[in-house]
Amino acid sequence: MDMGEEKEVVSLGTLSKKMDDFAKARDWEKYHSPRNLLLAMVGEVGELSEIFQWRGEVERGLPDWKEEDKVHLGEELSDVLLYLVRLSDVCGVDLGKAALRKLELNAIKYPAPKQTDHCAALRKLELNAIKYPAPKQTDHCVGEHSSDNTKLTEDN
Ligand SMILES: Nc1ccn([C@H]2C[C@H](O)[C@@H](COP(=O)(O)OP(=O)(O)OP(=O)(O)O)O2)c(=O)n1
Repeated sequence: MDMGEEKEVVSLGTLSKKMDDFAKARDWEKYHSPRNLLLAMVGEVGELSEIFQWRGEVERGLPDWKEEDKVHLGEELSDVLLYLVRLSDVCGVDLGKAALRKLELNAIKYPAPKQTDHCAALRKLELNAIKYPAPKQTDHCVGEHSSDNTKLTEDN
């Protein structure tokens, strides 16, 4: 890399905003429903798959591919990403946050080999706590002053 050349960092938020601007400018928000976006994304996954179809296994880095094929690959990968980002946005899911949480879950579920077996129970507890978080309790939820008049006892 050239010393003066800065590698551009593109955030999911930037892509999400640009997709929103793109849809608004064309009055296409009405078409960008969750279901439509999901189907559009799956269609693009199909187009992405076509690039690899019948080639057999390919080497990492795609050293034998023509430049134009790599450009085409970048376009199809982008279509999938853009629809995924847009789908997350219209569903109200913070994709970056959700992906980081999922990475944490994956690391607990599939620990690196150096961890010993006696960590297994602890790992399982951590996994469960992330997967099934306790509901947030406020003072007025508990006891006699509960809004639905349910008095909580030790038995509950
Ligand atoms: N209603 C639409 C249609 C398109 N796009 C955007 C998101 C994708 O990045 C790209 C998809 O465009 P096309 O449907 O034209 O698909 P391709 O670019 O893959 O063209 P083709 O299917 O002809 O190869 O355009 C969008 O946001 N909303």
